[in-house]
Amino acid sequence: MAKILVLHGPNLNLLGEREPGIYGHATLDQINAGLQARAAAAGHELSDFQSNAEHELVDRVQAARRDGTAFILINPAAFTHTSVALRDALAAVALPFIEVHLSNPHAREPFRAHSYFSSLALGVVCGFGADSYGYALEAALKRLSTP
Ligand SMILES: O=C(O)[C@@H]1C=C(O)[C@@H](O)[C@H](O)C1
Repeated sequence: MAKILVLHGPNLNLLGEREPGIYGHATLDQINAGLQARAAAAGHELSDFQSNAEHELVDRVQAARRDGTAFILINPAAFTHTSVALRDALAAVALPFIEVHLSNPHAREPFRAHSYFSSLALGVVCGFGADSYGYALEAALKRLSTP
């Protein structure tokens, strides 16, 4: 059994009502519930955390260093394009992580094309709506089951 942490950045608490043409209609609770069920079916423990505050996400990443977390899925949301601090926290804890986005940032405004996280991530899943999280979880589960 491994502990998987899913982190959601700012404004993702509004999913379901926030620009559904871009981010879809699934709520964050629905996304988290689906991930929880899939992880449990694979015998793993999944926890999730969302914050609109950069420092809270940094603190949660730092806490993962001591709480047995084996893998992180993170959608940094707008912090994708701005947060050296959150990137540094991930580098500091040195846990494997996959960067997730509901939309395809490369097909949107130019400022969204840069991510502070992608070069540090095992991989990036973007553009598949809520399924982006599910695909990223499958990749994590495969990595966790590979000796
Ligand atoms: O598609 C997403 O999940 C990301 C979510 C956000 O809130 C944006 O700021 C990012 O640019 C894209």
